[in-house]
Amino acid sequence: MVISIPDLYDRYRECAGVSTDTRKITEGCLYVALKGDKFDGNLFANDALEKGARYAVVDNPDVATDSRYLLVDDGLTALQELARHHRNTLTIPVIGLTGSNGKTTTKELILNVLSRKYVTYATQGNLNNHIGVPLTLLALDDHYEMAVVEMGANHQGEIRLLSSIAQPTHGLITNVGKAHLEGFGGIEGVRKGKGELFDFLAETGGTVFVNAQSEVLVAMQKERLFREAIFYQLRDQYEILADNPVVVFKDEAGRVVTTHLTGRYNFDNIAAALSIGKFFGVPAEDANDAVAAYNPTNNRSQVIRKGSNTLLMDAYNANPSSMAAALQNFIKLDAPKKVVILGDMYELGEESPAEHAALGELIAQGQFDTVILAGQDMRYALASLPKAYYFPDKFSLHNWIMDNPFENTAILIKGSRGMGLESVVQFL
Ligand SMILES: CC(=O)N[C@H]1[C@@H](OP(=O)(O)OP(=O)(O)OC[C@H]2O[C@@H](n3ccc(=O)[nH]c3=O)[C@H](O)[C@@H]2O)O[C@H](CO)[C@@H](O)[C@@H]1O[C@H](C)C(=O)N[C@@H](C)C(=O)N[C@H](CCC(=O)N[C@@H](CCC[C@@H](N)C(=O)O)C(=O)O)C(=O)O
Ligand SMILES: Nc1ncnc2c1ncn2[C@@H]1O[C@H](COP(=O)(O)OP(=O)(O)OP(=O)(O)O)[C@@H](O)[C@H]1O
Ligand SMILES: C[C@@H](N)C(=O)N[C@H](C)C(=O)O
Repeated sequence: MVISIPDLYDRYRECAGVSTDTRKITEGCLYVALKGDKFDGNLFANDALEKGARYAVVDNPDVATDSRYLLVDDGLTALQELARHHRNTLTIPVIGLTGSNGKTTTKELILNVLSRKYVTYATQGNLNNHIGVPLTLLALDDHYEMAVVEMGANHQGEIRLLSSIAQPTHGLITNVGKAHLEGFGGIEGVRKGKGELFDFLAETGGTVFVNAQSEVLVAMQKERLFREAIFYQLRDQYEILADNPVVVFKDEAGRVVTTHLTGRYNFDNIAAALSIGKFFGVPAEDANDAVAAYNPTNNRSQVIRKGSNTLLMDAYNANPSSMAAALQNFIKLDAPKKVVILGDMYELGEESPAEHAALGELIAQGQFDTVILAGQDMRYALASLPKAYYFPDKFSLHNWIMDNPFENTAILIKGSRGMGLESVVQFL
């Protein structure tokens, strides 16, 4: 017989954590079997129990052979409903966060700032989708005072679903940009899709944090009635003293803060975190220290010194908006020699040729010493870049870099996740 969500919740309360992957089982956890592109998690349920899971949630009745198996209609829906049920028992502030770019960086900054005053839990890594958000919620236990939930999406309706699970009390959209255009159906589709977080907060009497420098976010705020809207980056609130190679700024009290983050765009992320910290009463000096201490990892805008070269390693992902932000930043960088190694931007659908061509024009304005392009769609950028080196695949790119070493050079490396351009570092 199929177990009800309240009964499943009682079993969850007996467990130490939730896992959807037998390769990461922890003792006493609740294993939830999911079906993916490659595997049917039901087939690993027995393995999960043998490895120490307390119960296994399955949606295949043939697998459920004893009382340790909890039968549900659908594993994914059960995971989501369980998370929603758990969320309903929590009374802490939950900050929901989405946007086209900078979600993970902003989330980490908010976590660091809030942790100076509160026991705070935030999305681990990038676990931000229909599976990751429920897992994030289910990781919250009674000792947490605050939660920061990152929500990712590549199509309409996704943020609505994630909001209905996380039920944020506070929310922030980092920006609305040209990312995942294919699934969202163009930039207007991105605005609508990301706006689902604002819709939820307007309907439920939530508080929004709005970047006052963003016309589109201010317009989106005005289109809805919120209980409270907090604006950040107001005129004269901060003074940016430098944004290259790292952001240095003066806070509202005139204190100078030096960060590990590169680029003006990262100041948007910083200002969001400071605004949320201020709202929740984190002392400004503590918030500044938290921002100053944060150092990005995983190829997100990392500044790496290698030999005599300085690498701006930004190969985690790429889209027209973040490419433009990274290039504008790199153009301003003061360096004797500048090289860009750029890879395809994914998930742009029919707009991909035009967006890569427009990127070519932007790169041409940079007048870089060497332009190196990789990937199938980067060929559209070549029209504006007659002197660029172009490699349809990474193998030939690696060989070329090995044969043409750089010295005393600043090198920007950026492309979509699927390009995995971080592989070039070993050859530089
Ligand atoms: C379903 C799942 O969780 N899959 C993970 C699994 O994949 P795997 O290669 O093993 O194959 P299956 O998916 O077919 O596996 C089915 C289930 O079987 C389990 N299983 C498998 C083998 C085994 O020996 N034991 C098992 O128990 C398995 O765990 C599955 O439950 O493993 C991969 C490697 O660890 C994971 O990468 C894979 O995870 C998927 C991708 C996933 O969605 N994970 C979420 C927890 C998550 O949040 N991942 C984030 C990435 C989020 C993201 O891409 N966000 C986008 C926007 C959102 C787009 C949304 N529409 C979407 O499509 O996701 C963004 O731009 O930010 C992360 O991992 O960083
Ligand atoms: N505010 C911003 N505006 C434009 N681009 C940004 C901004 N913040 C970060 N980026 C770019 O996006 C890259 C990824 O940053 P981050 O992981 O924080 O974004 P994300 O939205 O979480 O991405 P994903 O959802 O794919 O994880 C950075 O390396 C940088 O190139
Ligand atoms: C990595 C994933 N979250 C993402 O951002 N995908 C886009 C398409 C990219 O890799 O650039």
